[in-house]
Formats: sequence, C-alpha cells, structure tokens
Amino acid sequence: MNHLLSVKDLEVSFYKESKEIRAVKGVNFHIEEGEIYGIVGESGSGKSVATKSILRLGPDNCKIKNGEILFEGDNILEKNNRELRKIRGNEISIIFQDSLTSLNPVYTIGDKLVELIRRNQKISKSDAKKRAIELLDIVGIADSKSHLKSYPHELSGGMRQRVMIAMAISSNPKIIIADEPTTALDVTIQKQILYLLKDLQKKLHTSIILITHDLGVVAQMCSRIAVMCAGYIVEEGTTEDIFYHPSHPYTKALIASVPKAGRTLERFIEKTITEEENENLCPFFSRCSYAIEKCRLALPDNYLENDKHSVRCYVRGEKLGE
Ligand SMILES: Nc1ncnc2c1ncn2[C@@H]1O[C@H](COP(=O)(O)OP(=O)(O)OP(=O)(O)O)[C@@H](O)[C@H]1O
Repeated sequence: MNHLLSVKDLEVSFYKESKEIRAVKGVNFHIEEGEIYGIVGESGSGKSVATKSILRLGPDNCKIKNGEILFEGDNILEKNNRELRKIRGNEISIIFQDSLTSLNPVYTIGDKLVELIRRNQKISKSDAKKRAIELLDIVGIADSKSHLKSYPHELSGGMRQRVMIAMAISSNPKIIIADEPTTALDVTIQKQILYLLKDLQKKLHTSIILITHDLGVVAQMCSRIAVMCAGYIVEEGTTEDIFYHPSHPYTKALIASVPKAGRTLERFIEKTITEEENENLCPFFSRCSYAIEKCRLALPDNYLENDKHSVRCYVRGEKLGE
C-alpha cells in the first residue's frame, strides 16, 4: 500500500568527541493523506530528531545512518540539494515551538511572507502581498494589512505562531510537521492555535505530524499516535487503542502520570538510564515493574495487537492484568 510518507528503519546518531549517541533507533511509521499523526514521549526520546530527519534538518554532527524516507514513493534521503529544497517548505513544511527565534527580527512579517511566497511561486510582488494578506486572514490575524508592517517582537506569542502557520501553509504543503507548536504559549492561546491547525488540516486536507509532550493534545487532535521512548517507537496505534487499550507499560505509565497535579512528562523520568544499560534492551526495562527475565536478554520485536496497533514489549496488553 502506498502511503503519503513512509519512514522505514530510520537510525540517526550524533557524534560528540568520537562518541556516538544513538538518538533514533530503527523507527518505522507512515502518514496517510489528510491525517494528524501524533508523536509523544518524554523529553529526549527522539521525537524531534526523527521528524527533522524527514527533511534532513539535523546539525553537522548528526548523521542519518540507515533507513528510507519515502515521500510519494521517492526516497528523500537520495535527493540532491536542489530536489531537497523543492520538498522543504513546498511539499513538507515545519513549524517550531519558538516563533521568536524562527522569525528573523530584522524583517517585517510582510517582508518574510512575500519573500517566501515568491520563492515558491512566480508571481509579482503586489500579488504576493495580496496572498500574504489572504494568508494572515486565513490564520485569524485581524487587521492583516497593517500587520504586514509589524516586526516579530511587536506581536504576541500566539500571533507569531499564527504567522508561522501562515508561512507553513503558504505553499499548500502536503505535510506540516508541527514540533511542540504550542508549548511556549499559555493555555487559552494553546487551544486557539490547536483549533486553528485542526481547522486548516480539514480545509486544506493537509497531513500533520504533531510532536508534543502533552497527551491531552494528542488525544484531541490525532487519529493515530506513536509513543517514543529513548529512540524507539515502543507503541503505535489509533488514539482509541493508545488511550483505552494501552499495551506497553511505558504508555500506561505516561497516561497514569498525567492527572497527577504538577507532573509533566519530563518529571516522569525518575531514573536516568545509561546508554550502555539500554543499548540492546527495551528502553523502559530498568524502570518497568512488569519486567521479566526475557527483558534482560534481548530487545522485544514489534507485536501486533491488531492491524493498526503494535507494541514492542514481551509482557504486553492484557497480560499486565489491568
Ligand atoms: N545537538 C545534539 N547533539 C548531541 N545529541 C543530541 C543533539 N540533539 C539531540 N541529541 C540527542 O538526541 C536525543 C533525542 O533528542 P530529541 O530532541 O529528538 O528529543 P525530543 O523527544 O524531541 O525531546 P524534547 O521533547 O525535549 O524536544 C537526545 O536525548 C540527545 O541524546
């Protein structure tokens, strides 16, 4: 079956002073047209590295060691720089958490949008300006015409994130990667931005890969979810599978940690596991209260709970007795 995007056996490492840090370890997932796919997991689990690798956006000391990233059937990892530029921002856009550093402070919103539009479409400056106003209207920026003259620091965080979304949709991309798009915003604004993303996904029929720490956000937004732990996808399924029939002890623990006041996913890490301890075993092994002897010996395969629900665990699902 042809998916819009398929990530296969992705392995990504960083190199620091001749030491290898394996950030993404054999990750597989796919995206369908028009779906919102969520990736959740604690801080440092590899969510950003895995998704930035789709556009080959890693820093110099980061290397994609293995895998295929098939977009509409073609492997992005085999594209030359010119072909890659055509995909970046045109077919696949990315929205980052920190809009203030992503937007250049010396350019107005209008300058940036017009430049971006003209990079992708051969149209006049005045037509690009009209399109920029239209885009600001679409993302809900009131008085769009005069806001073209605003500098990033003159806008609120929520407005800047709307501008980032306008930039991301300016070329009608097939996929938007939204990397913690609301983490820096307060709760009410977060809701508005998520509502905007969902609304745009429906109207434009774009697919979204949504990376977040926030399980509440994925529950509301996504049709399918991948749960990452220390570079592995340990569980993947529909939103219903993940929330009503979580199968991996790590997923269960993540879900259980949410209602407890003051606990965030970062603080859920109560014990740091060394890379050596973790390397070829289940990444949750040393924190798992269900671990059995087998877990000490080898990394489990992916087991299918149903055709959309897979889990990398020996002691999974109903056997956990909950
Ligand atoms: N610039 C870097 N240099 C070295 N190692 C890095 C670098 N960036 C990431 N890593 C490694 O990759 C791992 C995964 O990082 P990544 O940013 O993908 O995590 P994440 O799940 O997106 O976390 P967060 O939610 O905090 O953004 C980190 O734990 C770290 O070991």
